[in-house]
Amino acid sequence: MTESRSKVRRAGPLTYRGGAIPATTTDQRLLDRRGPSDWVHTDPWRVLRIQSEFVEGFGLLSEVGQSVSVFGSARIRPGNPYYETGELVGRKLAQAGYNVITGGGPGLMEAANKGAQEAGGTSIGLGIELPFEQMLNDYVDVGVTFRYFFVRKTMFVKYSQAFVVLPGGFGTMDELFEAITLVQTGKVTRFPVVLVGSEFWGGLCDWIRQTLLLEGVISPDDPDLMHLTDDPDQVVEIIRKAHVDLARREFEAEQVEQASADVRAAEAGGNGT
Ligand SMILES: CC(C)=CCNc1ncnc2c1ncn2[C@@H]1O[C@H](COP(=O)(O)O)[C@@H](O)[C@H]1O
Repeated sequence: MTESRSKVRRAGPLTYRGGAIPATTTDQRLLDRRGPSDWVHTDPWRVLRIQSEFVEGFGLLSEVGQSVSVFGSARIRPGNPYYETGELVGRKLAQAGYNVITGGGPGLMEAANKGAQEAGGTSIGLGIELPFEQMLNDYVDVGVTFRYFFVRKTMFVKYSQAFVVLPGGFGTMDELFEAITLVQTGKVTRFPVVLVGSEFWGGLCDWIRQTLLLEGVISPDDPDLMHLTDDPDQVVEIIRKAHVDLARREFEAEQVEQASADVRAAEAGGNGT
């Protein structure tokens, strides 16, 4: 065998020998290469970026405990009574042992983060890149800023066990109706949705009953998917009760499952004798 034929190059799991050995190493091709950069604006590359947002979000949030997402207007400022309500809701949730997750922005998001932080709870902000410069509010203890709206929305649903919806505009409506649709279609099953502010939300709730229900575009039980209250203590109470009910239903379902497994096992044993 000639000397050049006997040369071997291993590149990760690959083996090259003789004339098949590439002229450059993988690192050289990665680090030395200068070429057109348009590939960073292609959809396949974006898919990797989207994946990395899921990885960052899941990594950050998968170890936080029981959490409640609080939504509400980016525009309602301190001094407005709804801001105080937002703070109180954040505080009560934290005192009840829930982490508070918001969109990390100003207004009522800030209010809920402030209440949670000042009560010693974990205050989380899931920010979004917007066309104008914006930082996470000062009351976010744990934060991540997303490029993609839909990735961020998955995080709210996946890592909280309830939604609280303070007064707000289109963004808040979007978050409210996404949650309700997920509950209505059975995509999530553990999810109380609590509206705060009967004066603000009353008209919407009436319209849901008087128009959507009467026109038959929702089911008779659907309006009850949302709870409405003005009282931050009741917000916590509604969420707690829903979680206790859910745990009881899950326990009962497990018991039924176990009982029928026992019956099947007994029948199988009986058949064998
Ligand atoms: C001053 C201003 C418009 C800032 C926007 N900055 C924002 N930062 C983070 N989340 C936001 C922002 N705007 C809207 N959202 C999302 O949409 C909801 C508020 O929208 P809106 O203000 O109700 O319609 C929030 O719950 C939040 O999740």
